[in-house]
Amino acid sequence: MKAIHQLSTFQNILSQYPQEEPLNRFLAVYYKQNKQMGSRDRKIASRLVYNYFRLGNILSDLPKEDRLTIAEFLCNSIPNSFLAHFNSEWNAKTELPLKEKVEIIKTEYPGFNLADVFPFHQHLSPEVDQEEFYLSSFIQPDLFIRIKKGEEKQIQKVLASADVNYTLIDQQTIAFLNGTKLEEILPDKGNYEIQDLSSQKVGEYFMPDKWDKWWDCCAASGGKSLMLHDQQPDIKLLVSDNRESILENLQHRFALAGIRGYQRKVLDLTQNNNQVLHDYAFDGIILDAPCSGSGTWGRTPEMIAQFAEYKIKFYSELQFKIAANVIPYLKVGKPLIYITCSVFKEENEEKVAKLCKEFDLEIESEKLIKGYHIKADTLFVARLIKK
Ligand SMILES: C[S@@+](CC[C@H](N)C(=O)[O-])C[C@H]1O[C@@H](n2cnc3c(N)ncnc32)[C@H](O)[C@@H]1O
Repeated sequence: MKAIHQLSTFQNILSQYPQEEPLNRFLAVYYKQNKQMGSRDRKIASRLVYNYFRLGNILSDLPKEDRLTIAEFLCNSIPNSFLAHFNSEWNAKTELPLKEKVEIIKTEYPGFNLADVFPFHQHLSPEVDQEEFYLSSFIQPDLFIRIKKGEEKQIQKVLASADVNYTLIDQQTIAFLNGTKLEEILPDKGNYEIQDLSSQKVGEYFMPDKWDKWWDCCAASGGKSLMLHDQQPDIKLLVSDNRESILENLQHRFALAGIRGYQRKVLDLTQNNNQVLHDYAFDGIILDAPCSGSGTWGRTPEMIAQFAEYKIKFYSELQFKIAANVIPYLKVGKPLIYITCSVFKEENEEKVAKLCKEFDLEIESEKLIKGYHIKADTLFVARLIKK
């Protein structure tokens, strides 16, 4: 009976979900309005809804209940009571490798096409291993932290005495299962940052020198800037974004990390900002561009259904415009670090090729930092040198 009740909660949530809103935000409000749901009910409801969206467009003509059962089979690697109720045979096979589970589903539903999990596959960067990428849609990514330099021993000591599962990736990086309540285990937020593994790897392309002047021009709440500062605390830093509210978050995070001497400006980089910037010349610019976010949809699978193909062109043009407006402030011989969290070639390799064609830039290195096979995001980074 419990499973039937869980199914009806799932259906109720889906019928109320307005689509254009981030799912986590909608669920938080939904649970506030449905106080009768205990923490276990909420956990199961979230699992069902998220797993459902992980199917993308697979077998989109089937009734929702059937699609949910398929999603539960693919997305869980241990049996559960919901699947036991609706398909006990599959429930006994949840531990099988994903590829075998796909074959089992195909025998019952010959119309199952794995590529339908990601409807925009013709836009994928050539580097992406398509089958591996599609299969990764069924797996929730991990939660990663980047430990501030010098705090490694302290954090490992706390973790060793805490009752928590974690994986030490390297000295600076630790992976936790998603949903781990980090704020309870590591309450001192000043000595680490929550930052995806691939996002951390992007930092290897910065290579700042002492006393350099750097500009993080789409800084948001400062994830990349904090990493840059940790690499080279003696740089002069300008951070900007077109959203004032997000720069307030940055200010808060910087204060927690003990960073004070930096400049902050609200700038819309689709506009000419020469009146404000005419005196500036940078030794490095980080352009972590607004993008489709398609390399992070493992964390927000509802985006697969919400995203529209025309937006790829929109982001691609926006990225070009912003790059065109920041390149004049880069010194000759110095790097523009172009970053996206996208898996689309139009935002990545093709964008970088176009920038090099239109401006005096050459590619020193570029890479699609693949995270889909290791429960992390996928990001693109290019280090472009001004000639
Ligand atoms: C991918 S996010 C940056 C993430 C950030 N670097 C980090 O590591 O946390 C892109 C940012 O670009 C900003 N943005 C979008 N359009 C912009 C514009 N026209 N001018 C300046 N910033 C813009 C967005 O507000 C967003 O915060």
